[in-house]
Order: sequence, then structure tokens, then C-alpha cells
Amino acid sequence: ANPMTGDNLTNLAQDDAKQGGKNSLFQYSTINALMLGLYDGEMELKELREHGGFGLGTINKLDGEMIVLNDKFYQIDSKGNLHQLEETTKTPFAVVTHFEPELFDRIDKQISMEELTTFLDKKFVNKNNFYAIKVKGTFKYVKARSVPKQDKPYPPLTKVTANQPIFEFHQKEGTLVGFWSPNYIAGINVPGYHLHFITEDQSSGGHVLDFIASGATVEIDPLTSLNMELPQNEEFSNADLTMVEQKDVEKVEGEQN
Ligand SMILES: C[C@H](O)[C@](C)(O)C(=O)O
Ligand SMILES: [Zn+2]
Repeated sequence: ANPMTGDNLTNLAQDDAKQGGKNSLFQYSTINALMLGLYDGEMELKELREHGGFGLGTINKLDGEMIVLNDKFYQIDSKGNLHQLEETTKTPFAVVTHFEPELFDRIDKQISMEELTTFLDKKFVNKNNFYAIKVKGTFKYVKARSVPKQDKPYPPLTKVTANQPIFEFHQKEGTLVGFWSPNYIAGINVPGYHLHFITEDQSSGGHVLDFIASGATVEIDPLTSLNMELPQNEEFSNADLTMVEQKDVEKVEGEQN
């Protein structure tokens, strides 16, 4: 058919729209919904992958941490064990993009999370854009958590993370996968840094609380659009998503102590 005829254009547009276009941050549900204990979504990983093969999230029933890397989906369960996820798995909250880095750097000395985030803050010149971040290399130390699978009635995320399992890695090869989001996104997504970790030997990882990198590559993909899909279920429809304290989100996402 003539490439310029409607059907091809429509298909192209549909493909692009399906993928949310280039440089787009896709998220399913919102961080406030997750904070309230909305741990069951309809989005299958097969569909999520259409929006990006790079990012993070969790799994229905809050069954562990999810890392999305190179179009594959990994779960870190509450024992710290890594499992590759079936594409029929569903997620209640996920953030992904088609990772196409535009900024590159190399770390050849020891650098803490504090130092690296300060360094990256300077790179994120447009504080109203989103940025996807990949840090791959050797880590002197990584402190990460996972979350145990929950039963109904689901407790709020603050309650779950109050006794979260913590994993510490020493002298490990691995990759940090995640995002930096502007402060105005509070309530929708996690302002600032949200990083997950997967070891190179694909044995473990988790939601990053702290780290010291000692030799790694840094790749950044500035994201200039946001595509959010809202769960169409009873719980989401009935939730008062304004009933979340931002300080609780900071506590849940950062170091508890
Ligand atoms: C609940 C889980 O820790 C998740 C989605 O990685 C996060 O909120 O940071
Ligand atoms: Zn996380």
C-alpha cells in the first residue's frame, strides 16, 4: 500500500502513540495509589513492555521489587532472590521508558550516592524534565530493600516498609536503573531519585537506599513527555488520592532511619 495512505499513517501514529512516542516517561497508576495500598493492577508486563524496556516498579500484591532492563522483567523477592518474570505477570505500579541515552559519563573513583546525585543534579539542567538514569559497573557497597507479598486487607505502604527486608552488597558488579523526577510530580510519582539495583550475575538486587560506586558508566536519557495510564478498578476509582502525606512518601522511598 502507498506508505502515505491513511492506514499506514494511522498504523505509524498508533505505534508511536502506543509507545507514547520518544523520550516519554510511561507510568501505570500513581505513587499515592500505591502508598494507600492499591497493590493490584490490570497491566500485564507484555503490555508494559510496549511503553519501554527500561525502568522499575513492583508486582501485584506488592510481591517484591521489579527491575526492567533490556526488555526483561526481574523480581527481587522479600528474601532477596531474583526471578525473571513471566510477561503475564501484572503490576500495580511501574515506571518505564524506551531508554535512549543522550548524556554519558564515566566514574573512575569511589563515589557515594550523595556525591553522585549532587553530580547528576548539575547535569539535570532542566528541573522540569524527567531523566532516566543507568549506572553500570562496580559497586563497593549497595544497600537495598524489597517488600514482602501482602494479603488483603492490604496495609498502607508505610506499614509494609517499616519492617522492610534490607540487603547489603559488597564489591558487586551491577546496574542502577531508575529515574529523576521533578518536585511538581509529587502525588503522581516519586520526586527526585528513584533507583533500583540488579547484580550483574542476576542473583539479587532491590530498591536502592544507599550505595558507593567505585567504577561505572553513567548514561542519562532526558524525558520530555509523561504518559500515565490509570487503573480501571473499584479500588482506584474509590480512592481519595489526596490522602497521602508527602513526608510519608519520602520516608517510604528513602532511608527509614
Ligand atoms: C514499593 C516498592 O518499593 C517500589 C514500587 O519500588 C517503591 O515504591 O519504591
Ligand atoms: Zn522503588
